[in-house]
Amino acid sequence: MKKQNLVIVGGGSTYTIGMIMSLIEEKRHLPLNNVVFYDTNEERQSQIAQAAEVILREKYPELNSFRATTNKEDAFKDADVVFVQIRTGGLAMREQDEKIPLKHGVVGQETCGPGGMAYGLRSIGDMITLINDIRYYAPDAWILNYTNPAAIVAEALRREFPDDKRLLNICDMPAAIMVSYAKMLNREIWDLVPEYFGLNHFGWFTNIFDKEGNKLTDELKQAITQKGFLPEDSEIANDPSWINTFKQVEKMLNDFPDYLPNTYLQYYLYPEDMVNKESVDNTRARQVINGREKRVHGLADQIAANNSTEGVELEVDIHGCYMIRVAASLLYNNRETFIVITENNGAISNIQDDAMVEVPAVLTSDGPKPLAVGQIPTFEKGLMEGQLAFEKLVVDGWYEKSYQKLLQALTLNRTVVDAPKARAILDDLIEANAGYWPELKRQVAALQA
Ligand SMILES: NC(=O)c1ccc[n+]([C@@H]2O[C@H](COP(=O)([O-])OP(=O)(O)OC[C@H]3O[C@@H](n4cnc5c(N)ncnc54)[C@H](O)[C@@H]3O)[C@@H](O)[C@H]2O)c1
Ligand SMILES: O=P(O)(O)OC[C@H]1O[C@H](O[C@H]2[C@H](O)[C@@H](O)[C@@H](O)O[C@@H]2CO)[C@H](O)[C@@H](O)[C@@H]1O
Ligand SMILES: [Mn+2]
Repeated sequence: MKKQNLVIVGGGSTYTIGMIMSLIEEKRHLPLNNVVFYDTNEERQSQIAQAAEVILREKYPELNSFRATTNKEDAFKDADVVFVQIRTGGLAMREQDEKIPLKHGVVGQETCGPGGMAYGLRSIGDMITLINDIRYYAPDAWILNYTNPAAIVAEALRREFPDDKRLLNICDMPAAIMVSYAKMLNREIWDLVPEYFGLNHFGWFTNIFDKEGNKLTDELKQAITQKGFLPEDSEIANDPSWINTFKQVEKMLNDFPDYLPNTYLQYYLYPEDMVNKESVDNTRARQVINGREKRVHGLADQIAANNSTEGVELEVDIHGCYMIRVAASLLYNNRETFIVITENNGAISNIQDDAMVEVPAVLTSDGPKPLAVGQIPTFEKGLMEGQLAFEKLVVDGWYEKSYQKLLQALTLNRTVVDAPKARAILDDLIEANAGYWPELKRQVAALQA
């Protein structure tokens, strides 16, 4: 098996140490020659890189080299595969995305509703620049992007790089949900075969089979409605916010029993409930800053200071393992099936071709080959089309620098609905995102003429 050169963009991410552990765990699926970190923030990256160096030296002795850089040429010139995990504006701006809508009585969430729009409008420009940079130095590398909001980023990248067949957007949420399914069914996650359709953070499992073809859907639904549903992946199993989120699956299944929902549907199906549960002074971003970020930085410092991982609890989670197995299937033409974000082109036959949908696809060296989903029912189609129009309007708004398109997007979104509220939120978000968003044109002149 050819050993690959991997670049992690956003080396300073809170997910990087977990990814390193997953690379070690999964080395027989994706053997590596070298690992390079690239980040625009040298200091943030260096803190993580110092720990990564120790972990890799101890647990991946066969790795040829590891380095961290802020130089694009140095980072990308020999890359076979690039994982992209950047956050424009950092967790501080995530907190604004969550607080501002909440102040208007609307869901404050990183990837859903107005918060998702704000984050998307910050991410698009940086992502386009980054893909151009990677392609300049590494025209044939596989690029796996999981930068959020993945739905909006994927739509922008589809428009910007229509012919790039080695650029794939992915999300770990369906896999994290499947870890819980596997636990309930007494199986291994990799033994489960899902049928799934939707948009990113907006989808449904229609069936779960095992590899022998036995349908496990009814057994699973029954288990969830009888015993409830909990996160089981090590990263989130003990996190109260994720425990509450997973508990909502039982409620969604009771209200809409046809399919097993992605956890993110809670924000669209129960927006009022979600607002009532949130506190503007302790949104998810604040919890992550005080929780995951502190924990990761603490353990990175400990490893670097001791020059050893001894006594440090390092865990493998589904996030890294999923990205790695997806990459391996593309690099080695394993032709395994994973749920990914890809252009619809008929996979869901009653959804427009140019939608970026989330569906199972066979991952080959010639790219993802989406499996046919066929027609979807009216309820899910209606929900999806509203959300898809929101996502497309956000991307239109970015390209056209159009206030009006963003106002339309927010008014359409199920978490907002009311036009005056949409306008008030938009105005606050514009102020908070000065320097990150394009300067918007307001079209007032046309009305006055
Ligand atoms: N799609 C998924 O399912 C999924 C799962 C987990 C995380 N994520 C995403 O991964 C990203 C990282 O999340 P995090 O919480 O660890 O954030 P973080 O802020 O801790 O890490 C992001 C890193 O990217 C760097 N960065 C920012 N802009 C950059 C640029 N233009 N070029 C290079 N580096 C840049 C930052 O300096 C930082 O070190 C986010 O977009 C998050 O939403 C997605
Ligand atoms: O609120 P956060 O920062 O804890 O999570 C936001 C991300 O949530 C999902 O990712 C989960 C993932 O599903 C799970 O396996 C584990 O790795 O934790 C992640 C988050 O902690 C979602 O898919 C991502 O898009 C979000 O960024
Ligand atoms: Mn996701």
